[in-house]
Amino acid sequence: MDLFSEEAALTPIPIRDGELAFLAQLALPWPNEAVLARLVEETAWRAETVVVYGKRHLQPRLSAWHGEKGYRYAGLALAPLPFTPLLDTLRRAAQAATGHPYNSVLLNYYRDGRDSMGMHSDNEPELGPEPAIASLSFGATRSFILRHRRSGETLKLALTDGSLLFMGGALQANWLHGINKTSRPLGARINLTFRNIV
Ligand SMILES: O=C(O)CCC(=O)C(=O)O
Ligand SMILES: [Fe+2]
Repeated sequence: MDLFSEEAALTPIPIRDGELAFLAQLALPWPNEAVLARLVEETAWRAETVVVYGKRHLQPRLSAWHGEKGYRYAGLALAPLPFTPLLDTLRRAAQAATGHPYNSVLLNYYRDGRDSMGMHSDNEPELGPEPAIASLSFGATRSFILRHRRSGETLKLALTDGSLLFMGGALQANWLHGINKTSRPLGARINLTFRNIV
């Protein structure tokens, strides 16, 4: 039996200059809270240091990189860890839902509302000209902000527990995205962005 054959369809989100689609609940063999707990436990979380204007800072979140190839992200050279059975199951679910292959995943752990990710694009050359990225979220709902590079137009999406957001086409070329800090008391959230390094 194919675990993922009954996959609900992704719903396109209308956006210019790129592709976005959303699935409120990705079909998985375990409840979302069990996936979140296992990801917290089983991941070799790292607090990465970044250098901004010559000053060293700890990133306001924890992260981990798993995949077949290394990857440079925000100036960091991340040594990849192998896919675990859990990550491989999540990868296969993301591939079934989006129809794209992924050989790498960046995990980000937002411990509470103070953790965040600055506005950026995932447009590194090794992702190819039109990167396909499947973003899975577990735990607390956070607002995902998109900002058009030229017009400044913004779009805000609530990334809920168990959801999948697909980013494709020219989205990375034309839009920035990020996760703002919030003063609301929030629990933990883990986001996984599955990517294909060519
Ligand atoms: O946490 C999120 O939803 C965004 C993650 C992200 O943009 C990234 O890992 O590049
Ligand atoms: Fe990103």
